[in-house]
Amino acid sequence: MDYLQLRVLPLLALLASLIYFFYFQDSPTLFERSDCSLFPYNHYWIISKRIVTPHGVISGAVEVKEEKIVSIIKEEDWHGNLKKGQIIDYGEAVVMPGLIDVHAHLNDPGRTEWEGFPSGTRAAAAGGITTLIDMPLNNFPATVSAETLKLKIDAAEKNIYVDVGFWGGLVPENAFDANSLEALLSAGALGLKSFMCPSGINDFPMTNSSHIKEGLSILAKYRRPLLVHAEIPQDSESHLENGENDPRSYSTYLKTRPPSWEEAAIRELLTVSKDTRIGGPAEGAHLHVVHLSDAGSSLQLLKEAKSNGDSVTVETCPHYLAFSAEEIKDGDTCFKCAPPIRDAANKERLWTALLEGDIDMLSSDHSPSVPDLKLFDEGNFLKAWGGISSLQVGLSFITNSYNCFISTMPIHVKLYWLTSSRCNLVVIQNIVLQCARLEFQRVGLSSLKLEIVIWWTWITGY
Ligand SMILES: NC(=O)N[C@H]1NC(=O)NC1=O
Repeated sequence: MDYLQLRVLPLLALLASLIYFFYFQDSPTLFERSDCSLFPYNHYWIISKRIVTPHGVISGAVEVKEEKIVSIIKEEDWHGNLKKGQIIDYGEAVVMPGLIDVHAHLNDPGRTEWEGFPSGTRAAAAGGITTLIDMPLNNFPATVSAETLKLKIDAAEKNIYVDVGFWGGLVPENAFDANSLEALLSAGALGLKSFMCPSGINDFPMTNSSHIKEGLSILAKYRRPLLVHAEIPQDSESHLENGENDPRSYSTYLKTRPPSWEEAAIRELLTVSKDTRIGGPAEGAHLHVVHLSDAGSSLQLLKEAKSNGDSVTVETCPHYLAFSAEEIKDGDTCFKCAPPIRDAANKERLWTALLEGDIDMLSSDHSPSVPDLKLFDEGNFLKAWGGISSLQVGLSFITNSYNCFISTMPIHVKLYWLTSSRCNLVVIQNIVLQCARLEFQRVGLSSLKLEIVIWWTWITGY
């Protein structure tokens, strides 16, 4: 164990989220750190055997001059070039683009005892995320107007360690108030987020498809996306049979939120997503389904919508790819989230969909709370806070996702310790590219500088 800790923890702390500027243009809606280059050199080379590039994983060097990447060369091509400038050799460490997380709840201002910008953005950096977009709820007041967005911006200023942007909220209160939504978008919200089921937070009520249609028509003008939590409550109680509803059992929770909730929501969404087609009344707007868990009918419906020309994308999260319902122990409410983590067969299908491009990207859906709300003593899945705290570990979830030790280990070890037959750099590379694909170019993320993370993995064989 000592050996493991010595070896693994330094590795797995994802040691360095080293941040360098690749390119930079002004973006009025993102807060950017400009003092993050960690090396005092004007001209240097980062050498590694595992540099993730758009064209594959190479052994080579990244040349940085005046805080910009000016070249990336393969080892066999460097022919003495490296003599000019300082050399920093990272050996077998993975050197790759910083991840973009489009879905995190940092809860600042108003619920900073749950999480705030300083700890949340440090966790992001530790997890290889160099840009995150913060959700409009769990903070108080919720970010549903230009005024409440200003409160968030003020809270973030000088308190962030990675780049941060903000989503605004689409709620019944503002959905039919075009002026209010336009003010929110003009003030810098990168798009809107809404829920088709209770959000878990009273001050962020759910929307129906009329609200969503209204929201899309405003978003079309700004060419920005609507992110939707796609679950519609069905008659879930009927899934709980007598004697089978132990609230400490994960299977009880699973039955309360079946895949039919996701399917019903996506079916309804697709009645309005047609508007986003070229020539449609909401052309320019975009629908993005957050944290898909059901890799069955829900995914199929989204594939069909895409093939029909609807402007739709979908994300899933590392926890849906790393864990399965069968592994979750009684009372271990760390794993409670919505929609729930489903069975192992579903997990396999999610992986396939991600790697084949049917799922467009990963996000963390980082949603921490104070420990009390997780009801660790009681272990009641039906009452505990729904949300997984994962900014700092999502990349590890992914790289360690195929394991059999999950249920027997303490959480801090299980995140890091496991080796994987699945994990190889090809997978990592696909995920990196998908995360960094800038799906959200239309909202200004195209103007981001690109940043590098360097991290160590003990997994070998690639
Ligand atoms: N309010 C909130 O953070 N909800 C998130 N938690 C979760 O598990 N799913 C969500 O959408």
